[in-house]
Amino acid sequence: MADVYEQGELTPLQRHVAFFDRDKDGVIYSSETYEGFRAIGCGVPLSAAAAIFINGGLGPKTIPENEKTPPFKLPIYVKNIHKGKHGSDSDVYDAHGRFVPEKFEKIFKKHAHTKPDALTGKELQELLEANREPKDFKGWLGGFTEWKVLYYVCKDKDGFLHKDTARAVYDGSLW
Ligand code: HEM
Repeated sequence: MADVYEQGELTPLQRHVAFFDRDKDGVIYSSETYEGFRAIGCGVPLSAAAAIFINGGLGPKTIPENEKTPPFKLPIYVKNIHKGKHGSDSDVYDAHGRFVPEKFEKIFKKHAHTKPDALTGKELQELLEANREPKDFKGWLGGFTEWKVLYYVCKDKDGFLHKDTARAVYDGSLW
């Protein structure tokens, strides 16, 4: 068991990713991201793409100084996951990976037009567009992927993404 799990409470963002640290050694290798996506029911192509893009994109930002790691395994360090934050997000996680309730409520106040506690696919698109910072193409892609995958995996049969589900993603209890 890695230090990060033994040194007090995890931040909500650390809890968000801990499920994917399959062996709880504090490092999420691309093979573990792949396994985690498969475990929540995603198919082979999406799981493989997630493993390459999430670990390839996020991993380098999280590697501690002087740490020697096999780069081809694309490690993500759970203790530094807050460094993986990108622009054009909802700011529900702050710079330390803590949960900011007001920002979370704002998502639904501003964009949940059809039902107060859920988002349709169109409303989700509106959220993504509202979050976009100019020319932040990496951030756009990050936000797009996170929210679209969530919608794809968790929407109900009528196409609604429920507030409780989104809340559970942020606190890491959904999986
Ligand atoms: C099916 C799997 C996953 C889904 C559906 C998902 C979804 C989300 C959502 C909706 C957000 C909030 C974005 C915002 O506030 O605008 C988020 C944030 C984040 N996720 Fe995930 N995520 C998944 C897996 C992962 C994995 C495997 C990692 C890395 C190991 C990861 C790292 C992050 C990070 C670093 C953030 C913070 C981004 C920011 O606030 O700028 N996620 N994710």
